[in-house]
Amino acid sequence: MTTDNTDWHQHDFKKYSFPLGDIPRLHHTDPQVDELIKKKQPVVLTGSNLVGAASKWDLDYLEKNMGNGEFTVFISETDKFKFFDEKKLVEIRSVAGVHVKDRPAKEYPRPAKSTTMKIQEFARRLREWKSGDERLYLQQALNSSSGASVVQDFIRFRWDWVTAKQKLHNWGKLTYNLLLIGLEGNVTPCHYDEQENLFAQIHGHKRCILFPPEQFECLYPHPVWHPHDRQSQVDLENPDLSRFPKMTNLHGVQTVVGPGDVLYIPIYWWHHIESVKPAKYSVSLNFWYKAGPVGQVEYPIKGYQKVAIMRNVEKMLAEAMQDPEEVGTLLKTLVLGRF
Ligand SMILES: CCC[C@@H](CC(=O)O)C(=O)C(=O)O
Ligand SMILES: [Zn+2]
Repeated sequence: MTTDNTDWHQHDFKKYSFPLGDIPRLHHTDPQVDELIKKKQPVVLTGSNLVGAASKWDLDYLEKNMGNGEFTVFISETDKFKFFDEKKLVEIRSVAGVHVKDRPAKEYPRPAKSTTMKIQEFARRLREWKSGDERLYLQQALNSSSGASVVQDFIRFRWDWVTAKQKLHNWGKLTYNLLLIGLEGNVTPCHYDEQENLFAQIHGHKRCILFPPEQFECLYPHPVWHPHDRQSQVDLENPDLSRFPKMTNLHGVQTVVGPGDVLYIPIYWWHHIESVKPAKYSVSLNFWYKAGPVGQVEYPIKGYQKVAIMRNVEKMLAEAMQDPEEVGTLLKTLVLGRF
Protein backbone atom coordinates (compact mmCIF):
# COMPACT_ATOMS: atom_id res chain seq x y z
CA MET A 1 0.00 0.00 0.00
CA THR A 2 1.47 3.40 -0.94
CA THR A 3 1.77 5.90 1.88
CA ASP A 4 -0.82 8.12 0.24
CA ASN A 5 -3.18 5.12 0.41
CA THR A 6 -4.73 5.90 -2.98
CA ASP A 7 -4.64 2.21 -3.95
CA TRP A 8 -7.24 1.56 -1.27
CA HIS A 9 -9.88 2.74 -3.74
CA GLN A 10 -9.22 -0.39 -5.79
CA HIS A 11 -9.58 -2.48 -2.63
CA ASP A 12 -12.67 -4.75 -2.42
CA PHE A 13 -14.51 -2.39 -0.09
CA LYS A 14 -18.27 -2.38 0.53
CA LYS A 15 -19.91 -0.24 -2.13
CA TYR A 16 -22.37 2.39 -0.91
CA SER A 17 -25.11 4.26 -2.77
CA PHE A 18 -23.79 7.73 -1.85
CA PRO A 19 -20.77 9.64 -3.19
CA LEU A 20 -17.60 9.68 -1.08
CA GLY A 21 -14.78 12.21 -1.38
CA ASP A 22 -11.36 11.82 0.27
CA ILE A 23 -10.39 13.15 3.69
CA PRO A 24 -7.08 15.04 3.27
CA ARG A 25 -3.96 13.26 4.53
CA LEU A 26 -1.33 15.75 5.68
CA HIS A 27 1.97 15.54 7.52
CA HIS A 28 1.32 16.76 11.06
CA THR A 29 3.70 19.71 10.54
CA ASP A 30 1.73 21.01 7.55
CA PRO A 31 0.17 24.37 8.58
CA GLN A 32 -3.06 23.38 6.81
CA VAL A 33 -3.62 20.79 9.56
CA ASP A 34 -4.46 23.33 12.25
CA GLU A 35 -6.46 25.41 9.76
CA LEU A 36 -8.67 22.38 9.08
CA ILE A 37 -9.01 21.48 12.77
CA LYS A 38 -9.91 25.09 13.57
CA LYS A 39 -12.71 24.83 10.97
CA LYS A 40 -13.80 21.48 12.48
CA GLN A 41 -12.96 19.68 9.24
CA PRO A 42 -11.67 16.07 9.37
CA VAL A 43 -8.05 15.46 8.45
CA VAL A 44 -5.60 12.54 8.72
CA LEU A 45 -2.35 13.56 10.40
CA THR A 46 0.69 11.48 9.41
CA GLY A 47 4.08 11.25 11.09
CA SER A 48 2.99 12.59 14.50
CA ASN A 49 4.32 9.55 16.39
CA LEU A 50 1.51 10.31 18.88
CA VAL A 51 1.25 6.63 19.84
CA GLY A 52 4.63 5.50 18.50
CA ALA A 53 5.26 3.87 21.88
CA ALA A 54 2.30 1.57 21.12
CA SER A 55 3.55 0.44 17.71
CA LYS A 56 4.35 -2.93 19.29
CA TRP A 57 0.76 -3.34 20.58
CA ASP A 58 -0.16 -6.45 18.62
CA LEU A 59 -2.31 -9.19 20.14
CA ASP A 60 0.67 -11.15 21.53
CA TYR A 61 2.12 -8.11 23.26
CA LEU A 62 -1.21 -6.95 24.66
CA GLU A 63 -2.05 -10.48 25.80
CA LYS A 64 1.18 -10.59 27.80
CA ASN A 65 1.16 -7.02 29.05
CA MET A 66 -2.40 -5.86 29.76
CA GLY A 67 -2.48 -7.39 33.20
CA ASN A 68 -5.12 -9.53 34.82
CA GLY A 69 -8.12 -7.22 34.73
CA GLU A 70 -11.53 -7.83 33.18
CA PHE A 71 -12.05 -5.86 29.98
CA THR A 72 -15.30 -4.79 28.31
CA VAL A 73 -15.95 -6.86 25.20
CA PHE A 74 -18.98 -6.52 22.90
CA ILE A 75 -20.27 -9.65 21.18
CA SER A 76 -22.42 -9.45 18.06
CA GLU A 77 -24.18 -12.04 15.89
CA THR A 78 -23.64 -9.69 12.94
CA ASP A 79 -20.77 -7.45 11.81
CA LYS A 80 -22.48 -4.43 13.40
CA PHE A 81 -21.55 -3.03 16.81
CA LYS A 82 -24.18 -0.32 17.27
CA PHE A 83 -23.67 1.36 20.63
CA PHE A 84 -26.51 0.73 23.08
CA ASP A 85 -26.60 2.90 26.18
CA GLU A 86 -28.10 0.78 28.98
CA LYS A 87 -28.18 3.89 31.19
CA LYS A 88 -30.88 5.35 28.96
CA LEU A 89 -33.21 2.54 30.05
CA VAL A 90 -32.95 3.85 33.58
CA GLU A 91 -33.03 7.49 32.42
CA ILE A 92 -36.05 6.70 30.23
CA ARG A 93 -37.98 6.72 33.47
CA SER A 94 -36.51 10.13 34.16
CA VAL A 95 -35.54 11.87 30.94
CA ALA A 96 -33.51 14.87 32.11
CA GLY A 97 -34.53 14.12 35.66
CA VAL A 98 -38.28 13.80 35.15
CA HIS A 99 -40.19 10.53 35.64
CA VAL A 100 -41.65 9.32 32.35
CA LYS A 101 -43.55 6.18 31.39
CA ASP A 102 -41.73 2.99 32.28
CA ARG A 103 -40.48 1.36 29.11
CA PRO A 104 -39.71 -2.38 29.28
CA ALA A 105 -36.07 -2.98 28.40
CA LYS A 106 -37.17 -5.83 26.10
CA GLU A 107 -38.58 -3.20 23.76
CA TYR A 108 -35.06 -2.55 22.48
CA PRO A 109 -33.28 -5.27 20.54
CA ARG A 110 -29.58 -5.24 21.40
CA PRO A 111 -27.40 -5.76 18.29
CA ALA A 112 -24.35 -6.37 20.43
CA LYS A 113 -24.27 -7.58 24.02
CA SER A 114 -21.68 -6.39 26.49
CA THR A 115 -19.61 -8.72 28.64
CA THR A 116 -16.20 -8.72 30.33
CA MET A 117 -13.27 -11.06 29.94
CA LYS A 118 -9.55 -11.22 30.59
CA ILE A 119 -7.27 -10.24 27.72
CA GLN A 120 -5.97 -13.84 27.51
CA GLU A 121 -9.51 -15.18 26.89
CA PHE A 122 -10.20 -12.43 24.38
CA ALA A 123 -6.93 -13.12 22.49
CA ARG A 124 -7.67 -16.86 22.39
CA ARG A 125 -11.15 -16.32 21.01
CA LEU A 126 -9.87 -13.84 18.43
CA ARG A 127 -7.22 -16.30 17.19
CA GLU A 128 -9.76 -19.15 17.02
CA TRP A 129 -12.44 -17.03 15.34
CA LYS A 130 -13.76 -18.35 12.04
CA SER A 131 -16.40 -17.07 9.66
CA GLY A 132 -19.90 -17.63 11.07
CA ASP A 133 -18.78 -17.35 14.69
CA GLU A 134 -20.15 -14.46 16.74
CA ARG A 135 -17.89 -11.43 16.48
CA LEU A 136 -15.92 -9.78 19.30
CA TYR A 137 -14.91 -6.18 19.86
CA LEU A 138 -12.85 -5.17 22.94
CA GLN A 139 -13.59 -1.56 23.87
CA GLN A 140 -11.87 -0.56 27.10
CA ALA A 141 -10.79 2.75 28.57
CA LEU A 142 -7.08 2.64 29.39
CA ASN A 143 -6.20 3.36 33.01
CA SER A 144 -3.42 2.77 35.51
CA SER A 145 -4.52 -0.88 35.97
CA SER A 146 -3.95 -1.65 32.28
CA GLY A 147 -0.73 -3.57 33.00
CA ALA A 148 2.67 -2.05 33.91
CA SER A 149 4.29 -2.25 30.45
CA VAL A 150 1.22 -0.87 28.72
CA VAL A 151 1.11 1.97 31.24
CA GLN A 152 4.81 2.64 30.55
CA ASP A 153 4.09 2.79 26.80
CA PHE A 154 1.11 5.05 27.50
CA ILE A 155 3.30 7.48 29.46
CA ARG A 156 5.65 7.66 26.46
CA PHE A 157 2.96 8.82 24.05
CA ARG A 158 3.59 12.26 22.52
CA TRP A 159 1.61 14.01 25.26
CA ASP A 160 3.46 17.26 24.53
CA TRP A 161 2.18 17.19 20.93
CA VAL A 162 -1.39 16.23 21.69
CA THR A 163 -1.69 18.63 24.64
CA ALA A 164 -0.47 21.45 22.38
CA LYS A 165 -3.30 20.54 19.95
CA GLN A 166 -5.82 20.49 22.80
CA LYS A 167 -4.72 23.95 23.95
CA LEU A 168 -4.38 25.48 20.47
CA HIS A 169 -7.90 24.42 19.57
CA ASN A 170 -9.35 25.28 22.94
CA TRP A 171 -10.73 21.78 23.56
CA GLY A 172 -11.96 20.80 26.98
CA LYS A 173 -10.33 18.11 29.11
CA LEU A 174 -9.26 14.68 27.86
CA THR A 175 -12.10 12.44 29.07
CA TYR A 176 -10.45 9.13 28.23
CA ASN A 177 -8.59 6.96 25.80
CA LEU A 178 -10.60 4.02 24.52
CA LEU A 179 -8.60 0.99 23.40
CA LEU A 180 -10.33 -0.78 20.51
CA ILE A 181 -9.37 -4.29 19.40
CA GLY A 182 -11.68 -5.77 16.80
CA LEU A 183 -11.88 -8.39 14.07
CA GLU A 184 -11.42 -7.49 10.42
CA GLY A 185 -14.97 -6.93 9.16
CA ASN A 186 -16.30 -5.42 12.40
CA VAL A 187 -18.39 -2.29 11.73
CA THR A 188 -19.18 0.56 14.09
CA PRO A 189 -22.30 1.97 12.40
CA CYS A 190 -22.88 5.63 11.65
CA HIS A 191 -23.12 7.82 14.74
CA TYR A 192 -21.79 11.05 16.17
CA ASP A 193 -20.12 11.81 19.51
CA GLU A 194 -20.31 14.97 21.58
CA GLN A 195 -16.54 15.07 21.92
CA GLU A 196 -13.55 16.03 19.79
CA ASN A 197 -11.65 12.89 18.78
CA LEU A 198 -8.05 12.22 17.76
CA PHE A 199 -8.37 8.65 16.53
CA ALA A 200 -4.98 6.89 16.51
CA GLN A 201 -4.56 3.70 14.45
CA ILE A 202 -2.05 1.22 15.85
CA HIS A 203 -2.42 -2.17 14.11
CA GLY A 204 -4.27 -3.08 10.91
CA HIS A 205 -6.42 -0.67 8.93
CA LYS A 206 -9.80 0.99 9.31
CA ARG A 207 -11.99 2.52 6.64
CA CYS A 208 -13.56 5.66 8.11
CA ILE A 209 -16.60 7.23 6.39
CA LEU A 210 -17.58 10.65 7.74
CA PHE A 211 -20.52 13.02 7.16
CA PRO A 212 -20.76 16.62 8.43
CA PRO A 213 -23.30 17.55 11.15
CA GLU A 214 -25.30 19.40 8.46
CA GLN A 215 -26.44 16.00 7.15
CA PHE A 216 -28.40 15.29 10.35
CA GLU A 217 -31.64 15.29 8.32
CA CYS A 218 -30.27 12.57 5.97
CA LEU A 219 -29.21 10.27 8.83
CA TYR A 220 -32.31 10.30 11.08
CA PRO A 221 -30.73 9.76 14.53
CA HIS A 222 -32.74 7.95 17.24
CA PRO A 223 -34.34 10.31 19.80
CA VAL A 224 -32.05 11.55 22.59
CA TRP A 225 -33.82 9.38 25.20
CA HIS A 226 -33.38 6.20 23.14
CA PRO A 227 -30.57 3.77 24.09
CA HIS A 228 -29.31 4.31 20.50
CA ASP A 229 -29.08 8.08 21.08
CA ARG A 230 -26.57 9.65 18.64
CA GLN A 231 -26.76 6.62 16.34
CA SER A 232 -28.29 6.84 12.86
CA GLN A 233 -31.44 4.76 12.29
CA VAL A 234 -30.33 4.25 8.68
CA ASP A 235 -28.56 1.03 7.67
CA LEU A 236 -26.13 2.56 5.17
CA GLU A 237 -25.72 -0.78 3.37
CA ASN A 238 -29.44 -1.40 3.06
CA PRO A 239 -31.32 1.90 3.55
CA ASP A 240 -35.12 1.86 4.00
CA LEU A 241 -35.87 4.80 1.69
CA SER A 242 -39.59 4.72 2.51
CA ARG A 243 -38.76 5.61 6.12
CA PHE A 244 -35.61 7.63 5.41
CA PRO A 245 -36.09 9.31 1.99
CA LYS A 246 -33.58 12.10 2.60
CA MET A 247 -30.83 9.48 2.84
CA THR A 248 -30.62 9.78 -0.99
CA ASN A 249 -29.03 13.23 -0.46
CA LEU A 250 -26.19 11.77 1.60
CA HIS A 251 -22.66 12.55 0.53
CA GLY A 252 -19.57 11.96 2.65
CA VAL A 253 -15.81 11.72 2.81
CA GLN A 254 -13.64 8.74 3.63
CA THR A 255 -10.14 7.59 4.36
CA VAL A 256 -8.31 4.42 5.36
CA VAL A 257 -6.13 4.81 8.43
CA GLY A 258 -3.15 2.54 9.03
CA PRO A 259 -0.54 2.23 11.80
CA GLY A 260 0.73 5.66 12.87
CA ASP A 261 -2.11 7.63 11.27
CA VAL A 262 -4.21 9.93 13.46
CA LEU A 263 -7.67 10.88 12.14
CA TYR A 264 -9.25 14.03 13.57
CA ILE A 265 -12.99 13.34 13.90
CA PRO A 266 -14.58 16.71 14.72
CA ILE A 267 -17.26 16.88 17.42
CA TYR A 268 -20.77 16.06 16.09
CA TRP A 269 -19.39 14.69 12.79
CA TRP A 270 -21.04 11.41 11.81
CA HIS A 271 -18.66 8.49 11.39
CA HIS A 272 -19.02 4.88 10.26
CA ILE A 273 -15.90 2.79 10.81
CA GLU A 274 -14.96 -0.65 9.41
CA SER A 275 -11.92 -2.78 10.22
CA VAL A 276 -10.60 -3.86 6.82
CA LYS A 277 -8.28 -6.42 5.30
CA PRO A 278 -5.56 -7.58 5.12
CA ALA A 279 -4.92 -7.83 8.91
CA LYS A 280 -7.16 -10.28 10.83
CA TYR A 281 -7.73 -7.73 13.61
CA SER A 282 -7.21 -4.02 14.23
CA VAL A 283 -6.00 -2.04 17.23
CA SER A 284 -6.92 1.63 17.66
CA LEU A 285 -6.79 4.11 20.53
CA ASN A 286 -8.93 7.22 20.55
CA PHE A 287 -8.34 10.46 22.46
CA TRP A 288 -11.75 11.97 23.37
CA TYR A 289 -11.80 15.62 24.47
CA LYS A 290 -14.78 17.48 25.87
CA ALA A 291 -15.99 20.40 23.79
CA GLY A 292 -14.25 23.66 24.58
CA PRO A 293 -16.12 26.63 26.09
CA VAL A 294 -18.59 28.26 23.66
CA GLY A 295 -16.93 31.55 22.67
CA GLN A 296 -18.61 34.42 20.88
CA VAL A 297 -21.55 32.97 18.91
CA GLU A 298 -21.18 33.81 15.21
CA TYR A 299 -24.21 33.94 12.93
CA PRO A 300 -25.44 32.11 10.99
CA ILE A 301 -24.89 29.37 13.57
CA LYS A 302 -23.00 26.26 12.47
CA GLY A 303 -24.45 22.81 11.76
CA TYR A 304 -22.97 21.30 14.92
CA GLN A 305 -24.52 24.07 17.03
CA LYS A 306 -27.93 23.31 15.49
CA VAL A 307 -27.51 19.66 16.52
CA ALA A 308 -26.79 20.75 20.10
CA ILE A 309 -29.92 22.98 20.03
CA MET A 310 -32.10 20.14 18.65
CA ARG A 311 -30.86 17.82 21.38
CA ASN A 312 -31.79 20.35 24.04
CA VAL A 313 -35.26 20.88 22.49
CA GLU A 314 -35.93 17.11 22.56
CA LYS A 315 -34.80 16.83 26.18
CA MET A 316 -36.78 19.90 27.26
CA LEU A 317 -40.02 18.76 25.56
CA ALA A 318 -39.74 15.23 26.97
CA GLU A 319 -39.28 16.71 30.43
CA ALA A 320 -42.12 19.22 29.97
CA MET A 321 -44.56 16.49 28.93
CA GLN A 322 -43.05 13.71 31.03
CA ASP A 323 -43.52 11.36 28.09
CA PRO A 324 -41.15 11.00 25.12
CA GLU A 325 -44.01 9.56 23.06
CA GLU A 326 -45.69 13.00 23.15
CA VAL A 327 -42.68 14.87 21.74
CA GLY A 328 -43.16 13.80 18.10
CA THR A 329 -46.86 14.64 18.16
CA LEU A 330 -46.27 18.08 19.63
CA LEU A 331 -43.44 18.92 17.19
CA LYS A 332 -45.58 17.87 14.20
CA THR A 333 -48.40 20.09 15.52
CA LEU A 334 -45.93 22.93 15.95
CA VAL A 335 -44.40 22.67 12.45
CA LEU A 336 -46.54 20.89 9.88
CA GLY A 337 -48.48 23.32 7.70
CA ARG A 338 -47.16 26.31 9.64
CA PHE A 339 -43.47 26.79 8.77
C1 LIG B 1 -16.68 2.91 20.68
C2 LIG B 1 -15.85 3.77 19.77
C3 LIG B 1 -15.66 3.16 18.41
C4 LIG B 1 -14.92 4.08 17.43
C5 LIG B 1 -15.04 3.56 16.01
C6 LIG B 1 -14.29 2.24 15.82
O1 LIG B 1 -13.04 2.32 15.87
O2 LIG B 1 -14.92 1.19 15.68
C7 LIG B 1 -15.59 5.46 17.47
O3 LIG B 1 -16.73 5.61 17.03
C8 LIG B 1 -14.88 6.62 18.06
O4 LIG B 1 -13.68 6.52 18.36
O5 LIG B 1 -15.57 7.67 18.23
ZN1 LIG C 1 -17.58 7.50 17.65
